[in-house]
Amino acid sequence: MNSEQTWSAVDEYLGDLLGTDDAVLKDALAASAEGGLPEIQVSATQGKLLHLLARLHGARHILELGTLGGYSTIWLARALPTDGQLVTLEYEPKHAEVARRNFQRAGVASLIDLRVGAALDILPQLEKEGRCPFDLIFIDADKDNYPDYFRWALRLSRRGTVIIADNVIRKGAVIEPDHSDPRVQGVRRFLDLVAAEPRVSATAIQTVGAKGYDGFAFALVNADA
Ligand SMILES: C[S@@+](CC[C@H](N)C(=O)[O-])C[C@H]1O[C@@H](n2cnc3c(N)ncnc32)[C@H](O)[C@@H]1O
Ligand SMILES: [Mg+2]
Repeated sequence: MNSEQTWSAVDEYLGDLLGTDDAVLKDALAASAEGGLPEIQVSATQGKLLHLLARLHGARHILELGTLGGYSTIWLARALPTDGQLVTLEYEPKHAEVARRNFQRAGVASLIDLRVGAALDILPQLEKEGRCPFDLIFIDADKDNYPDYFRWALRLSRRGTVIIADNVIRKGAVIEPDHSDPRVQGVRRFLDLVAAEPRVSATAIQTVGAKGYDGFAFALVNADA
């Protein structure tokens, strides 16, 4: 087995052993695949990690940027108390439509406010509506805009908010300053902003698994933003 095959096999072993992915989540993935959505959601073990982090944090108000078919959204929504709320933003109406059906089937629709449009257009609306602060913010939309998403995440945060950003390692390309991919440049500028931001304490973790080689960044907001 090559490394990628081993990482996937270990993820499958862990998923089966720890029962991370249940029938409802598997159905959501199947519906997303049938709907023709790209298979770029978090893995089952990563979804469970997000879920556990939200529970550890006691999150009641969650914001997600990048819904796709709602796989990570369902993991996060399951961490909420019955009066909790998750706002998730998705640009593609087709993705949003599949996600809405997945939320209904998963029994979490009442907890989720799915907004369709460009995140940078919707984020100011959330601020105007007083939907903030959020307790946990998961950034997983277009990587080119990660720097702006981080600026907005800070605006919509309070002391103690956790900001998590996915796909910040990009198979190691993140260390190449002149990389031609705007997504790599986006995560590099995002990490520079995080590093220079005195209001957060942050780290980033490399991951391997069913989704290949990538990683998450975590930032805890220490001071009122
Ligand atoms: C990696 S996928 C999200 C995966 C999902 N969080 C999961 O793990 O199950 C990224 C999503 O962001 C959406 N997206 C891209 N640009 C966006 C934008 N400007 N505003 C909001 N969503 C956007 C894409 O259409 C896609 O569905
Ligand atoms: Mg991702």
